[in-house]
Amino acid sequence: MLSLENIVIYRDDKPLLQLSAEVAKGEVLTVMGPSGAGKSTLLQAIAGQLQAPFSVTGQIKINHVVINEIDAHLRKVGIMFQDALLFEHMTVGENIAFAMPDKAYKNKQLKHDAINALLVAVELDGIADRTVNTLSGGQQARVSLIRTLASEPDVVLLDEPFSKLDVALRSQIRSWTFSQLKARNIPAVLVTHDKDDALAAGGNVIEIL
Ligand SMILES: Nc1ncnc2c1ncn2[C@@H]1O[C@H](COP(=O)(O)OP(=O)(O)OP(=O)(O)O)[C@@H](O)[C@H]1O
Repeated sequence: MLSLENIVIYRDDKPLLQLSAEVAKGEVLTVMGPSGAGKSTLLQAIAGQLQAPFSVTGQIKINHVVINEIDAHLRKVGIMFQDALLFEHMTVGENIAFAMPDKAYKNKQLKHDAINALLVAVELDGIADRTVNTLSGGQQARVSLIRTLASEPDVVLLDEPFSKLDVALRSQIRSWTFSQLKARNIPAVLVTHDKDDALAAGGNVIEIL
């Protein structure tokens, strides 16, 4: 579970955004609001990547543990952006392996099997050895999704992850994403301008003014 308790994001010591919310395992909280409202900055605060001139007060808890002071790389927070941000010249398998926790698999074969299982889950089996820059946009979006899942996150943050996809692909990738999060019981926060994204996410929606 992700708890955001009395969160206030400040820019240059002036309040920019305030909110409190709880996101249960497998649920998606959608955050909407005008451009510049501080939505991406909120995600950075959860991920531990907030930088000056921004700061945050209130408590961010994952599974009841306050994580405000925990380093970003120890937070187990996975992030998906509108750009897939994959390593273009590495293979799909290498991209996914890179995200996996170091000690998660005893040997190469088990790791290989785990990568294949993730690819099968999004109907991409057989492409582990392809270089990322040979994939279509929709395939890259799916690899980006499973790379995030491969890191075995406690929380997933989605910052407009579908906005660059064309309409048909958008609804498909969206349903992949939400069904995978639900199947794995991962709480998620989605930032979007798109009401259809919010509807598909199926959880609570917070409108920032
Ligand atoms: N390094 C910075 N220094 C000062 N202001 C910044 C900095 N980075 C971003 N901002 C501003 O802080 C505000 C919040 O930015 P943020 O990206 O969180 O907004 P957002 O709600 O996600 O907007 P959008 O919907 O357009 O993505 C914006 O007005 C932005 O221009």
